[in-house]
Amino acid sequence: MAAALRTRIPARLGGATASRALGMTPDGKEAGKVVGTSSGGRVRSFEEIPHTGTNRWLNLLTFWREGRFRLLHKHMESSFNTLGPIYREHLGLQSSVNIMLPGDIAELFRYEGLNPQRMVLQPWALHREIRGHEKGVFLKNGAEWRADRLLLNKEVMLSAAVKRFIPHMDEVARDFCRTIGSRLEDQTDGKHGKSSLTLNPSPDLFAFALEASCYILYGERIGLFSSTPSMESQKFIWAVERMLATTVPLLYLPSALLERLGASLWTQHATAWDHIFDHAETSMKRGFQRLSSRPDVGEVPGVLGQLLEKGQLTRETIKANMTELMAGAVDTTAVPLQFALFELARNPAVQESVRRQVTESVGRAQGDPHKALEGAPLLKGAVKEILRLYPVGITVQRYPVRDLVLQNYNIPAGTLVQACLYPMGRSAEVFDNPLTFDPARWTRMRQERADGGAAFRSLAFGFGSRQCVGRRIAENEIQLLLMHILLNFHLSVSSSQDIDTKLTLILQPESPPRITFRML
Ligand code: HEM
Repeated sequence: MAAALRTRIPARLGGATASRALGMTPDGKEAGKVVGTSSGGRVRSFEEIPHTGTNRWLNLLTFWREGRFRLLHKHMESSFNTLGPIYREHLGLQSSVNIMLPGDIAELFRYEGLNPQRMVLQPWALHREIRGHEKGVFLKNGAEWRADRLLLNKEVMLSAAVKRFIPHMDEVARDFCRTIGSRLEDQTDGKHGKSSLTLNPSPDLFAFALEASCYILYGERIGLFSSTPSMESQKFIWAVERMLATTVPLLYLPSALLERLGASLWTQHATAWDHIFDHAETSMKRGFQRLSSRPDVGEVPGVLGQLLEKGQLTRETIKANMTELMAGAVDTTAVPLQFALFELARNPAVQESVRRQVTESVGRAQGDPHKALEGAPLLKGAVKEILRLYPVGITVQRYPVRDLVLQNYNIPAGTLVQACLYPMGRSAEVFDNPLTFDPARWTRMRQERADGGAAFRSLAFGFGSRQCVGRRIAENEIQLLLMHILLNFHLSVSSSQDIDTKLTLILQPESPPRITFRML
């Protein structure tokens, strides 16, 4: 079967466009000479890379009919099992070379260039074009991207910024636990003492992520734990989910044509983005008012306030980036938290060892949440484990700026190459006991592995200068909430069976797991 798939295909049907096959970069510049590693022997041509089928439209039809978009992560895993550690995929408008071994991924990143490029999310870009919105860093490229990104890094990535926002996240994480705690108390009767609360924590986790994001980004507490969630918040959460779910099929289809035809898939996508932009507009207006009318000492300016104060970005650019940051912030933290509660609950011994370390660290930190996190490497390991087993984004993409060799195949500059995180995270070739949730493995791996590729095993936030700009926000937010939950509650689940997952641009549980909380 694999041999049958290793047929040569004409260049016009291949993964690279003619210009790419001729060694051109996406900017149309001529590529340099072939560089990279090979395991010896003849370097094979791009066309010889195994593939899943070369008729991109037939492949797309099969995907559509079989509802495979939501299982793309599983499809990738089985394609690697069948075809080996490198293969080509041709799906509608997208063609890519997919890889999964850390050594190959390290090699890819060596060729990402000064202004690395990811796969263009065409439907997002079209929405900005049609509505006349500026693009944020997610959609910009080249020197323009770099200039905005360096300014954003100062407000969300550098350690001074992290120290500024950790206390605010800590405050929201405490509120989350108070809310669950008081619901638990309502259930407790005097006679039987400790009671338990079994629930789907997903709505509370989304509320936590939205509350924390608004506080950090706009400097605003929106009160999701003190009242019933506002329509505005619910609409926002719904809009982000809709936007994510409609993005995946649109990546492979001609969005511009669907827009002209008024296709429902496009209309749903554009409407969802409109809500997200409206939310940003309203939050920004409130932010401007607060900042101009109440310059009190102690007022939280948020990222918005910092960017306005520095005055280096135009208001349109700030709005574009605040919109992208908010759209990127909520699901990406709420969803890994669902997986984390589930894994901690179904692994009681691991839960206990993380709790022990967290309790000791909090004791030493004397009320400083930043220090408390620093003293609990198992908590960090737990988050890495969650993102290894359930990466939010299942691939990281790059267009190498020079030709390179991977697995002895020539990859022309400008080819879309995807580092496939989901299959890598579950591969026995890459991780010992890959399906075991083992937060301590990361400390062990650092101590045991001397090979330079070790670092390329934890790539959930991407790599290098184009890595996730919200990384520090996400890592700290997830760790802080887990820290407070472990300090307050014992977690369990009724069944330790694996949970099914689906892809809606980000990887999610098919249905959110129910967790039992018991007061410690
Ligand atoms: C666990 C949570 C998260 C994960 C796993 C994640 C993952 C990623 C990945 C893989 C990339 C592409 C990186 C690359 O190409 O090298 C990315 C980019 C990005 N993420 Fe995240 N993300 C998370 C949370 C967040 C949050 C909380 C925000 C906003 C506050 C955010 C905003 C963005 C933006 C704006 C980009 C584009 C950056 C650029 O191109 O310069 N992400 N993220």
